[in-house]
Amino acid sequence: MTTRVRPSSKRCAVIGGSGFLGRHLVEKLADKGYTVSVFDIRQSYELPGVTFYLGDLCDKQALLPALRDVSLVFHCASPAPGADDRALFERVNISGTRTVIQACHEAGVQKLVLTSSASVVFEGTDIKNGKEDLPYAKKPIDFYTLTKIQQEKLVLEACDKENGFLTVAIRPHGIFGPRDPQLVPILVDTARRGKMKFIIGNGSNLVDFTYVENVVHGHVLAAERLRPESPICGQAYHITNDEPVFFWDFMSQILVGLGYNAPRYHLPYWLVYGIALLLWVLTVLLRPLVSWKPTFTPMRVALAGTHHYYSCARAKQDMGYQPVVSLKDAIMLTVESYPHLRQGA
Ligand SMILES: NC(=O)C1=CN([C@@H]2O[C@H](COP(=O)(O)OP(=O)(O)OC[C@H]3O[C@@H](n4cnc5c(N)ncnc54)[C@H](O)[C@@H]3O)[C@@H](O)[C@H]2O)C=CC1
Ligand SMILES: CC(C)=CCC[C@@H](C)[C@H]1CC[C@H]2C3=C(CC[C@]12C)[C@@]1(C)CCC(=O)C[C@@H]1CC3
Repeated sequence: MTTRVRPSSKRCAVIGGSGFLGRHLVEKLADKGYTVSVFDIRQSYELPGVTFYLGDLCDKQALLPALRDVSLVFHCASPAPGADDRALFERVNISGTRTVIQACHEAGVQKLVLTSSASVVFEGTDIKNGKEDLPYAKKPIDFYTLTKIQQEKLVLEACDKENGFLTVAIRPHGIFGPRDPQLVPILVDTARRGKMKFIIGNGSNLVDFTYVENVVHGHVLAAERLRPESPICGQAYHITNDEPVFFWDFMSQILVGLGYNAPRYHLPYWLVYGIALLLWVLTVLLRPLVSWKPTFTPMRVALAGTHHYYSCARAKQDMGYQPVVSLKDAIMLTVESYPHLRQGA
């Protein structure tokens, strides 16, 4: 007779735990007394009580040892949004997520928390205080978003109370904070190359930027509230700072905090978008000959020039979510964490 060990509720796995959000999540879970297994294609740090398993999440046999005796899995792995590689996004975000779900079933995992994205409803046009019932984007702005939509659907459809497998999706937007490899580094690089002088549009577009600790808090609450009787089973939740901010004010505060000039001159949105689109088409057509990546991609221009902020009322109501760090403190903590990116450093 084989006896199956009941997984401990304080044992969890974080797929993508070496990444920016993943590592902050792992640190919080370890702090809260969880034993954590990290599964990732790379190991970027060490932490007591955390075991690393290296492998590709598309490989079920590699994944299974990381899920052994684990009751709760966080899936926050994805190729970087700027990758522009449809096959990679489809392999990792769609078939890889199917593999994650199968591996969870085989390992007896009871709860799966997915890091989705608020962008699953964004088509490049204004969203003001968007709720979770907005339809998925019919024309997603890039392959990243296209595959995040499929990924979220797979995870939510896998929720099966009768068989004891509960799922939930967290949709953050514009995550920032210490060690983020994207937002601040790209911004500073653009400023250092003298390209951060212009405001796209009139500068009055409101956007959500969400401090990483608030995103982590949303994930932990979702995991702890995920029970068969809970309304959160099989649902998606926006997690934001609940303080939409003018996109260009936010960028200016980070830039000025690090000693760079804030952008000052306005350019019409449609002009910049048109140029970005033209450059993108040219880079695609000339790809075999030229390997040049434009800074202002159509996706970035759309994100920089439209309103896109989301309501987190549902997360407040169903899981008692409240941001734990204000935007003002978050910007200060973030600026302080990048001394090496200061002007003149
Ligand atoms: N950064 C942001 O503003 C936002 C991020 N998200 C989502 O949050 C999650 C985490 O994002 P970040 O921490 O910013 O990204 P990140 O790039 O820092 O972390 C992703 C991690 O996934 C790992 N990974 C990628 N492919 C893998 C594979 N095939 N097998 C195993 N591991 C793999 C990477 O090595 C990396 O450590 C992603 O799902 C992303 O879609 C959602 C909304 C906004
Ligand atoms: C105009 C310019 C050069 C801005 C620099 C900052 C950008 C790199 C960020 C501004 C909004 C960010 C954002 C994302 C990535 C980084 C930005 C484009 C995401 C696409 C990351 C993944 C998601 O799921 C959605 C994010 C929306 C906001």
